Amino acid sequence: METVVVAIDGPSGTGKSSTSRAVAAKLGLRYLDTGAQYRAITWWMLDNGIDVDDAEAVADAARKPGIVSGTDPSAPTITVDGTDVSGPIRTRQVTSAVSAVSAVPEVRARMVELQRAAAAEGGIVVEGRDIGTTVLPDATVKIFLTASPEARAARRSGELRGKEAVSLEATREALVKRDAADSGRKTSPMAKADDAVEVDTTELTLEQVVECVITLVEEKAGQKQAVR
Ligand SMILES: Nc1ncnc2c1ncn2[C@@H]1O[C@H](COP(=O)(O)OP(=O)(O)O)[C@@H](O)[C@H]1O
Ligand SMILES: Nc1ccn([C@H]2C[C@H](O)[C@@H](COP(=O)(O)OP(=O)(O)O)O2)c(=O)n1
Repeated sequence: METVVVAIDGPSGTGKSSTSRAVAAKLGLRYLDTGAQYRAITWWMLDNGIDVDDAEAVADAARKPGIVSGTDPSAPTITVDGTDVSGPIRTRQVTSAVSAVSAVPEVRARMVELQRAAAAEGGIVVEGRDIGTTVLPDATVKIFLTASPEARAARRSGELRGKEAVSLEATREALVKRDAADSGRKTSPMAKADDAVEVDTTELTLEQVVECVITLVEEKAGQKQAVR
């Protein structure tokens, strides 16, 4: 298991973060949330008054913030220039701006460097949108999680309840809009890799999804050992 690399991709609300963290914790692997990295650079752009719709301005600033991810699945962290941004990166402002920032090739090049460096030694679960296709095409196991937009919106509004008054319909619309932007962009769009296993989580509990992914990882890790 020390060298295993697990890539988990899929749209928002399919269970990538919860599944990845649980799988990493159970298998003794590290965990990297690449969405948090794109959120962190987006937070920095907004905080520094950069117009996120000005791709040139975003590209020029892409190498300025220092982004560091802690990979312990029981307590993942994310800092920008030493400041903990785990709270601010989840605001609605960041969520609305993140697709525009993450579509800029210079931003992606920078994030992919960080992601490959983190995964270089193996022993990690990496979640995102393009991990199996672009970032880590040689990953040991690739999973693409899906779920109906209704199930995803219900899960997300469950999280938001009490924090922000957002209707289920508005949440669903925002998710569908972000899916379209993330899978329609030119550079490394969200996509299922040809060799990824698709798991539809609509009717599954989180425990069932975790079990399913662990089984797939153990099968693949076992096969690799047998070949050696
Ligand atoms: N299979 C599932 N069934 C029901 N709720 C789930 C399931 N998987 C995840 N959740 C819940 O849905 C929400 C979104 O999950 P998360 O892991 O953040 O998804 P993603 O990282 O894909 O956006 C969380 O509140 C999580 O607890
Ligand atoms: N590998 C990745 C991961 C995330 N992104 C972008 C696109 C996503 O809409 C945002 C935010 O991702 P995140 O996983 O935090 O989103 P959710 O928590 O699933 O709502 O980042 C990306 O372009 N590539």
